[in-house]
Amino acid sequence: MSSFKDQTSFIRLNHYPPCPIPHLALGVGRHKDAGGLTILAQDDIGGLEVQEGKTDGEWIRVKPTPDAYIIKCWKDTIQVWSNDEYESVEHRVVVNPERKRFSNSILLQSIALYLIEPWRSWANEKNPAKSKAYNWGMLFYSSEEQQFQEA
Ligand SMILES: O=C(O)CCC(=O)C(=O)O
Ligand SMILES: [Fe+2]
Repeated sequence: MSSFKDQTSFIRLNHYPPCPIPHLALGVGRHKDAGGLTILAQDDIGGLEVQEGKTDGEWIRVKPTPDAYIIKCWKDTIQVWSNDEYESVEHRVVVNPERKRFSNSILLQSIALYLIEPWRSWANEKNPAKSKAYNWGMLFYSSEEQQFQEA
């Protein structure tokens, strides 16, 4: 369908099996989401953690809330658009020794040809652009696979 041509949004269905050595393994290693917005649904097991502060901060557990979605706005694209006013937050998933966990992420992202750059309302003469413009599709297709293999 031409109306979906070049769009890169997708759904990820995550299954984390129980792990007998949770202190030695991660469900998903530390990373920042690169796209625009993530809508995440998770079961009652928990495991998602966000990092406080910029780097080497404490990992804070995101408590599962029944029937609630987590909207993750802190993503790299938004950081660039807002000229670092909103910072992308690092997160990871820890595993459970006894119970499996499921989560689903809807990752809303721009079309492949789109050029991501700070918006003029955020970057101007007084506050120069902190990022250079980059082509979303080139970044996405070169790094997306790799991100989850690193876990
Ligand atoms: O399973 C989760 O809670 C989060 C997974 C995640 O970080 C992602 O899909 O980008
Ligand atoms: Fe993520």
